[in-house]
Amino acid sequence: MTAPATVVPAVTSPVTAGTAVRTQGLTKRFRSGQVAVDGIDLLVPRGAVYGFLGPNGSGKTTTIRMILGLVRPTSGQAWLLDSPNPADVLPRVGALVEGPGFHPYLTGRANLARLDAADQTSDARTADRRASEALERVGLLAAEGKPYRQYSLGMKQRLGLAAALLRRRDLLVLDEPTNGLDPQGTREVRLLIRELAQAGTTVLVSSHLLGEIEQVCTHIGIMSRGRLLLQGPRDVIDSRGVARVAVTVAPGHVATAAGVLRVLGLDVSIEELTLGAELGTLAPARIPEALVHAGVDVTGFEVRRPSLEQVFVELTGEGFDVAR
Ligand SMILES: Nc1ncnc2c1ncn2[C@@H]1O[C@H](COP(=O)(O)OP(=O)(O)OP(=O)(O)O)[C@@H](O)[C@H]1O
Repeated sequence: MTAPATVVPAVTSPVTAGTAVRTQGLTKRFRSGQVAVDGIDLLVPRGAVYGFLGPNGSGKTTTIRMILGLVRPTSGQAWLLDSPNPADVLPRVGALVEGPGFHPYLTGRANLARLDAADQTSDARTADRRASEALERVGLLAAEGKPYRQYSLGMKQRLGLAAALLRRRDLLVLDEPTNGLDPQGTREVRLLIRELAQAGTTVLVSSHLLGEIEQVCTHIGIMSRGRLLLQGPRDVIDSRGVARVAVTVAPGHVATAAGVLRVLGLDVSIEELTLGAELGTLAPARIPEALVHAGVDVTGFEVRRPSLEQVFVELTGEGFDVAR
């Protein structure tokens, strides 16, 4: 197993302006003795779409609850919009967390109206319009009149999103927003996240399904067993795994090509007309250059970067499934 690593160095300085979420040594040990979150240093820059990824049970929800001030950390500290006290900035933060307080017998719209009225900073005169806009954005207008208890899981999830969207926020924290949604609903959530980010809202979104969210993220943090294994801008994470090169050559050119690749220091495997190797630190462009120079007829050339899931497996030696 490879040792856990962090792309962005551990936070050592105190609060820096311009971060949406920042934690230092954030830890939660439950009464059962389980350490659900183990000293994590999260860094969500303003303007980012931060994908907080990890298998079920890896500690994402507990982290989010601590950040929002819903659960007290055992140790460590969290800053939300640069404030050490979440309550001070919560009106600027929209959150979709497990089990939002919806009333089962009220309709979707009435639930939103109730939440909106409880927000002391909202203007009662425009409440109806706000609710309509939020319901429309999450595609729930058609079901707005149904009581909450008759909602499907996907509808409940959409209503939770609508509640987070009732007003413009500086930060949206979405815990597993695609839970219970069908592929179309999942696509809509991705689109919504993209739109919100373009409008200047920072988004922290958690998911145990790597592929669902990773496409819209500018930054990624990967949790495993309560630890933040990897964190950083998307391109840095993407370039982390071991890249492989695959070269296909014309019949009769395999032996020469293999010789060229070995001279370049690559450990070559051959399958019919295709030669494969781990790229290491070699610049990919050197390969076709050297092959052509040696008179090899190259018919295909491809550099394959591992998926985020493969990076996770390489780091942990485990699959991306339930942690414990
Ligand atoms: N109140 C609690 N008391 C004891 N253990 C808890 C409590 N809440 C969570 N845990 C445990 O802490 C660990 C982390 O749980 P958490 O819900 O934070 O993970 P997660 O990454 O959000 O998972 P999921 O994707 O399933 O929501 C799990 O092993 C869970 O069983």
